[in-house]
Amino acid sequence: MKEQKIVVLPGDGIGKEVTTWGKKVLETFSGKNGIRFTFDEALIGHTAIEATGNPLPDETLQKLKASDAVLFGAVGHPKYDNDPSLKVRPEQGLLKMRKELGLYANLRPIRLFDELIHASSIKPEILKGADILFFRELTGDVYFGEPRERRDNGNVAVDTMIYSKMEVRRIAKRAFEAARTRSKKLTSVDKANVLESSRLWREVVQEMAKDYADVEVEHMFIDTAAMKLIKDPRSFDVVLTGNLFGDILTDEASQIAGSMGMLASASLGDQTGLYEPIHGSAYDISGKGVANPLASILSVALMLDISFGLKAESAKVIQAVEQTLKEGFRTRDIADATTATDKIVGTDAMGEKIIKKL
Ligand SMILES: NC(=O)C1=CN([C@@H]2O[C@H](COP(=O)(O)OP(=O)(O)OC[C@H]3O[C@@H](n4cnc5c(N)ncnc54)[C@H](O)[C@@H]3O)[C@@H](O)[C@H]2O)C=CC1
Ligand SMILES: CC(C)CC(=O)C(=O)O
Ligand SMILES: [Mg+2]
Repeated sequence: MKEQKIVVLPGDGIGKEVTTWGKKVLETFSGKNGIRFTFDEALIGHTAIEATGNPLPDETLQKLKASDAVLFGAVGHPKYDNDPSLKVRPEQGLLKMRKELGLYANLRPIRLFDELIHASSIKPEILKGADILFFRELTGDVYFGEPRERRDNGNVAVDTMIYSKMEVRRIAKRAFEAARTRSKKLTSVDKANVLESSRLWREVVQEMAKDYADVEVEHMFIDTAAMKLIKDPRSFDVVLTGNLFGDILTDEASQIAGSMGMLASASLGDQTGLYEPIHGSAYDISGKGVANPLASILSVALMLDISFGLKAESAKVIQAVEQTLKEGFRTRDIADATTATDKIVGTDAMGEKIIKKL
C-alpha cells in the first residue's frame, strides 16, 4: 500500500469549518486502490500568528515541503482588515506558502451544476452550458513585485506590477495544453493598452500561439473581460491571466456557478499540489454552521485526480455533489429564493450527505 502524506491547513474562520469535510472525503478513499492517506495538521494565518507570531511558521513550511498534497482552507481575520497599519498579516502566510512551494499555476474551474442554474443572479438562458477553466498565475505580479513601500513620510504608497517572460511562458504553456484537450479556445486577459507588464504578457502569448496553431487565441482587456463574463459567459472556455486579474475575475465568475462556496481550485508547480476553495475566511458567516463545504469537497476531487491520478474516485465525489443537489439540499448561499422546494441545510448536514454517497 502506497502512503501519501497530506498536510491539512484549516487556517481561519470558515476555513476550519469547510476543511473538516474535505478531509473526511479524503478519509473515505484511504486504504483503497493501493493508496493510504496520512494526515498532518499545521498552522497558518491568524491562527498561526496568535500561536507563534508568524503567519507561516517554519514547522508548517517544513511539513508542506515534505507533503504529497496540501488541503488548505482560508486565512484572514477582521482584526487586520480593520487595521491596515498592522505589519504582520494572515495573508502573508498564504502568499509566502505559494512562493516557497513554487505554486505558480492556479487552476480554477467554473463548473455550473444544472441544479444551481436558478441560484445565480444571471439569467438561466445566458448561463446554460457555461464551463470555464481559469489559469491564474499565482507567484508573480503586483502581489510579489518589489519595491513595495511607503514613501514621503508615509504619504505615498508603492506596489510593483512585474512579470518576466519565463513566468508568463510557464503558466501559458499549461493553459495552451489544457485548451488542446477542451474546445481549443484560449482567452488571454491583460491590460496591454496601458501596462508594460501586460504588453510583455501579450507578446509572450502571441509568440507561443505559433506553436499551438490548433488553438484559437483571443486577447482581451481585463475591463472588457469583466463585462463579457456576465454578458456572455459561454463565450469563454480556457482563460489565461495574471495574479491580480485572475483573483478578481474568478470571484466574479463564482456567480456563474451560483456562489463563492462552489468554487474549488488547484495550485500547481513542480513539487507538491495545493487544493483550496477560492473563497476566504468569511468572518461574516463564520461560527454559524452555514458555510458551504462544497468548494472544499470539490477541491478534494481535484486533488484525487491531479495529484493521485484517482480519476474514478474524483468523478465519484463530483457525482455525490450533483446527486445531493438533485435531491434538493442546499446551504443557504445556493438556495433559490424563487422556489419553496429547496431543503436548506448547514455545513455539517451538507458534508454528511456527500460522505454517505461515497
Ligand atoms: N484564500 C484565502 O485564504 C483568502 C483569504 N481572504 C481573506 O478572507 C477574509 C474575508 O474576505 P472577504 O472579502 O469577505 O471574502 P470571502 O471570500 O471570505 O467572502 C466573500 C463573501 O462570500 C461569502 N462566502 C465565501 N465563502 C462561502 C462559503 N463557503 N459558503 C457561503 N458563503 C461564502 C461570504 O459570506 C462573503 O459574503 C479577508 O481577511 C481576506 O483577506 C480572501 C480571499 C481568499
Ligand atoms: C491573499 C489573497 C491573494 C487571497 C485571494 O484572494 C485568492 O487567492 O484568491
Ligand atoms: Mg481571491
